[in-house]
Amino acid sequence: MIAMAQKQSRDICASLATIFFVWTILKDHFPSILNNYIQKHFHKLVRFVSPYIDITFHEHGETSSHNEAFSAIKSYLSTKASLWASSFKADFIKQSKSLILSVDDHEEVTDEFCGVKVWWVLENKQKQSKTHENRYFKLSFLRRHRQFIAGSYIDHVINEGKALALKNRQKRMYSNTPCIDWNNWRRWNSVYFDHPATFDTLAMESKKKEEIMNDLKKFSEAKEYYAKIGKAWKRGYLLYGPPGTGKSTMIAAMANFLNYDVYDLELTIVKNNRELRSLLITTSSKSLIVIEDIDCSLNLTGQRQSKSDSESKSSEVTLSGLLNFIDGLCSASGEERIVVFTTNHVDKLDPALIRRGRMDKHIEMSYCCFEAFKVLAKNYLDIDSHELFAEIDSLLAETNMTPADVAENIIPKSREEEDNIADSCLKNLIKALKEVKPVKGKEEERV
Ligand SMILES: Nc1ncnc2c1ncn2[C@@H]1O[C@H](COP(=O)(O)OP(=O)(O)OP(=O)(O)O)[C@@H](O)[C@H]1O
Ligand SMILES: [Mg+2]
Repeated sequence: MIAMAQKQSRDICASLATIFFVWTILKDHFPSILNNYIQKHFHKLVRFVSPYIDITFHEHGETSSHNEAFSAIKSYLSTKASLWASSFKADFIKQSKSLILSVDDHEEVTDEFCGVKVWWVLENKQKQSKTHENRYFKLSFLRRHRQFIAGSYIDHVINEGKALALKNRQKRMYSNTPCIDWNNWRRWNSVYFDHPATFDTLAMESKKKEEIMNDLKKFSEAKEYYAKIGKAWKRGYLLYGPPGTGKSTMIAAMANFLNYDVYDLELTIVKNNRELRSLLITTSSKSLIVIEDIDCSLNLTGQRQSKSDSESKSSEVTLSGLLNFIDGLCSASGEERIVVFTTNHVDKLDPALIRRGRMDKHIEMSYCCFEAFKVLAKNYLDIDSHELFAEIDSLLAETNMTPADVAENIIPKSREEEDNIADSCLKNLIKALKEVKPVKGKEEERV
């Protein structure tokens, strides 16, 4: 039955094609008014008798802005291209460490969802102005599936495509240092973010790490929750602790864990509140906005305290300005952002800056404990246990050594050590730990 209907519709289409062919030859012999009239009604007739419906998704909207649906469809079809298309483009995406295939122009890709077959093709129409091409995806399907396509299939394609694009996207690290725009204001300058730190390689007690990872995961999945309680979808983290305890490393691990971009905001060179605002509203969703050494950027009274005298004269960012923009960040532009402040001197900070609700999670990054040392030993020496571990355990309990110093001591220094790397590196660390004065409190704690 279906086959018969398909044959009939193919016959109708073939007849229409023949009429159209004859018409193209003869049309020059008709007056232009009649010409337009016939053409308009011919297309109406084709639409009426054709059993297929087409939907187009243009790369650029009316205002030339980028159409998100186009990108999502492109990602979605990249998974189908290798199955159906005979010609496709290949891109190497470093982040996903694999080749991403995308459909080539005019190449048809067939897809099937819940037993319904559809056909996609990427077309490319040169715009009249010829300044840029106008690419679009054309989706064709049988008329009787109209409701299913509009209701479920397109949603499925867009959601899957967005998830894939997110997985394959290359994270970027933005900084406001080198670039100045026509307004003479600083703007973001970016490079690919390729930091290898992960929570696996972060030296920290596993319980604490797990708690942070759970917090981040919960946040990233809480879109509906934030909408329900009427709060902007953002979260503040304050990382504090002595130099070399892994605050910057933790930020990189967070970005890798969440697959977010990083905006490294150097506050001391931001001219004024207006410049700060313009920087913050151009940050994108799914990002970490980082202000390192916040104690060096703003003082308690909210006045600027820049790193150099010349800078302080031209900087007018205030504490209240910063608080306003951090609070209003998500309402101004998009959503899903984590703001991270780091400091070596948490006691110097204005309580208003780090109060709960603004900085929701305070994380102390502390000196190296035995559990953290074991992570470093695994990272640097690839060992899980060693006869010298017991001695290191008791020495770490008596001394304050940062993970950065521990790491420095167990890095193999010369090629000669290669035979017995672990042994000599751990002995190095023991020697260094013995040279560090035991911390009084720690000694008493152990007694
Ligand atoms: N917790 C840690 N886990 C793994 N590596 C660490 C850790 N802490 C420090 N390191 C190592 O020490 C180096 C310096 O650490 P990092 O820059 O993260 O410290 P920091 O707390 O940000 O210091 P500062 O306060 O000076 O900015 C890192 O490159 C990393 O190799
Ligand atoms: Mg740092």
